[in-house]
Amino acid sequence: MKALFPVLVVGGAGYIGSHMVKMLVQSGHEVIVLDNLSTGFRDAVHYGRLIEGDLADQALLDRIFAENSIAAVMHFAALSQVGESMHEPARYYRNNVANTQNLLDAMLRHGVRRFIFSSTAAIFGEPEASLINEQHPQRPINPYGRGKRMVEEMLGDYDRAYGLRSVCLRYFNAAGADPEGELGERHDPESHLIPLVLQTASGRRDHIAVYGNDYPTPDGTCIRDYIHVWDLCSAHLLALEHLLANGGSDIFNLGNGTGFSVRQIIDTARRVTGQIIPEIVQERRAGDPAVLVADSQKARRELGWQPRFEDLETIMGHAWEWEQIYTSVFGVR
Ligand SMILES: NC(=O)c1ccc[n+]([C@@H]2O[C@H](COP(=O)([O-])OP(=O)(O)OC[C@H]3O[C@@H](n4cnc5c(N)ncnc54)[C@H](O)[C@@H]3O)[C@@H](O)[C@H]2O)c1
Ligand SMILES: O=c1ccn([C@@H]2O[C@H](COP(=O)(O)OP(=O)(O)O[C@H]3O[C@H](CO)[C@H](O)[C@H](O)[C@H]3O)[C@@H](O)[C@H]2O)c(=O)[nH]1
Repeated sequence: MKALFPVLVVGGAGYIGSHMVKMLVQSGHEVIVLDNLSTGFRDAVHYGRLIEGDLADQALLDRIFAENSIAAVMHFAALSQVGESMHEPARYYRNNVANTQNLLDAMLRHGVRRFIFSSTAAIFGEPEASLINEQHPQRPINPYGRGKRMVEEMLGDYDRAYGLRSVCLRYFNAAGADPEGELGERHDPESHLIPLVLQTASGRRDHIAVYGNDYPTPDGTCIRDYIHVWDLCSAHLLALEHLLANGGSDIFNLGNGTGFSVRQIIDTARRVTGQIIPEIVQERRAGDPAVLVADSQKARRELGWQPRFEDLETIMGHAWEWEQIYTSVFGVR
């Protein structure tokens, strides 16, 4: 089902948002991007119209909603580094919670009542089950996760009181790149494991740090569930269709259901790239749970979500293609 009016993608110049914009446009939707370019890039917005601005700017939000009939809002804008959130919680609560409330309140003022939210596995904290489903207890262990959880609760209240319908998609670790090589992961500074490993393979870094090898896991390093960015986007498209068809508010965990340790990621990168990747074991990073792996059966069952790129070598292969394109096209060293 196609939206009759534009979809507003907040944070559409960022890693996941820029892929989403491409998929929306390819699926026939009109897209407006709002982004303050704090961690995103103007030249990542290949499709749709970019409005440069901040969610803190209520007058700008009013103008955007007044000038455009918006069918739905997809909200990717956030600060998203777990370790940083431990040291700078104020910035995290302001941008991820207060600014999200600004956006929701502007939507209410203009009668826009469909919202798709980028939530996270970080709301769960240390898991009590090997696979984390939607009912798993939520005990976030860092301000980033606590802020995202607050927004989920706010969304429940906004639905009950104001009829604003939302879908919260809790991603595990987004990874990979546009299979066509046009877009990829670009965080500056980069903090995520897979791009850092691949930057080491391409010679941009001299080693990869392993944050802790004394976790209670088989090889002592943290285990995560890496999910292809294009598969995350296809779940958003289904969530949009669900809301356009008058579906009610809902929450889904999105991952592959398979965990890989930091050491397995580095070994896979060595295979995929054929490069020697030096590693140095360092202290644990504050705020990291030992294991996070998703149970995404609900998304498959109820949204009809069918991930296409579940294989880790494919995910890392796409990310490696992007690293090579990026370093040659952008001349990055
Ligand atoms: N990358 C992951 O593995 C992952 C996992 C779980 C959840 N998430 C969530 O997904 C979303 C997108 O993550 P990403 O990796 O693409 O991050 P990103 O930093 O690449 O993208 C975020 C975008 O939002 C913009 N932005 C931030 N604050 C803004 C504001 N106040 N006003 C306007 N624009 C603003 C940034 O400039 C950037 O373009 C985030 O909400 C993140 O918490 C990401
Ligand atoms: O140089 C590095 C970078 C990371 N790691 C380790 O690799 C794993 C993955 O770390 P990332 O930084 O790539 O990802 P996170 O699991 O910390 O966080 C990601 O997933 C979370 C949900 O689980 C949040 O949503 C967050 O936004 C998103 O970036 C962690 O155990 C981390 O300690 C290293 O060993 N060395």
